[in-house]
Amino acid sequence: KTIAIVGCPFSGGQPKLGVDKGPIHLVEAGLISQLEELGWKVSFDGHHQFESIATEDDPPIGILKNPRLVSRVCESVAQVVGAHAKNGQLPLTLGGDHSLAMATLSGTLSTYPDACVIWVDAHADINTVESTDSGNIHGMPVSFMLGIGQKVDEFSWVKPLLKPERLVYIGLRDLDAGEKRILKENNIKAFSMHEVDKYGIGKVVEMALDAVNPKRDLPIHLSFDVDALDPSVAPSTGTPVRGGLTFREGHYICEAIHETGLLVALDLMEVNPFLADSESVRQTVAVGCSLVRSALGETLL
Ligand SMILES: N[C@@H](CC/C=C/[B-](O)(O)O)C(=O)O
Ligand SMILES: [Mn+2]
Ligand SMILES: [Mn+2]
Ligand SMILES: [Mn+2]
Repeated sequence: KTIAIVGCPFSGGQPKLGVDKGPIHLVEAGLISQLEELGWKVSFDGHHQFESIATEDDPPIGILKNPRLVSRVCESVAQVVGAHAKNGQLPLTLGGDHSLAMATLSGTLSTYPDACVIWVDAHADINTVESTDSGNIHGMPVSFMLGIGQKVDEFSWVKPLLKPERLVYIGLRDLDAGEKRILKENNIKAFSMHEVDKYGIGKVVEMALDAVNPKRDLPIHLSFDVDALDPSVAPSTGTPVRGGLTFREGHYICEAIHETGLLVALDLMEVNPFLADSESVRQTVAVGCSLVRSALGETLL
């Protein structure tokens, strides 16, 4: 099978400069040859250029920031991811901020309507137009994909392709009040850091899969926000939250998902190489590459 790398230098879903450089650093760290060494064919036709997406006038809609930019970029990336998936390739989307998940999930779910989504993150990214406090759209992609909350014309292209029973979270520890309510109201399965502590990561991954993929017969889309990891492990990211996953816990999730043989799409999001000293940036990029390798078949033995 071929991996199609979708490099998305995009930062419009959040305010910090630098996350658009994440994909460049991940590729420059040698990710492509690392994947080829694992036996994959890798197709990469250069990072996407979003400058052409004119947004001369993009005032907030309500408090949503850069709404037209985020919408247009995600709509174009959704086509790309969808095309790769339809071609039988495995789209590997390198972010870029997590608003891009509107694109990746749209692309995957349009090809694999029964796919389940494993969302590894400190945050739920499920704020609606009504519940967001920041207006940063990287905190909202899941609500758009579920089709919940007040509709925004600009995002009318986003189809509610994700069903709550096909979504599960691992690593949550920083939710807004509105998000806690939304998770409960929609009966969405979530394994926070409390459950990771209580049961251990092995049991948590098993329970997460049991929740959304009980017969292990559904395709899996893994959306991994590096801020799920403890900041000591992945420091160079825009919204770090202490008390996160260890290096091994993060890798175990990826290894276990690879073992299912069901992975059809992978996102590695929120690496921001501008936010730390060069050693911390190098460390964060290296962890990103390592997680991707683990999700795509690298084993310890
Ligand atoms: N919940 C906060 C934080 C959002 C974090 C997004 B991230 O998971 O993509 O880092 C917000 O809505 O602004
Ligand atoms: Mn973020
Ligand atoms: Mn996220
Ligand atoms: Mn996050």
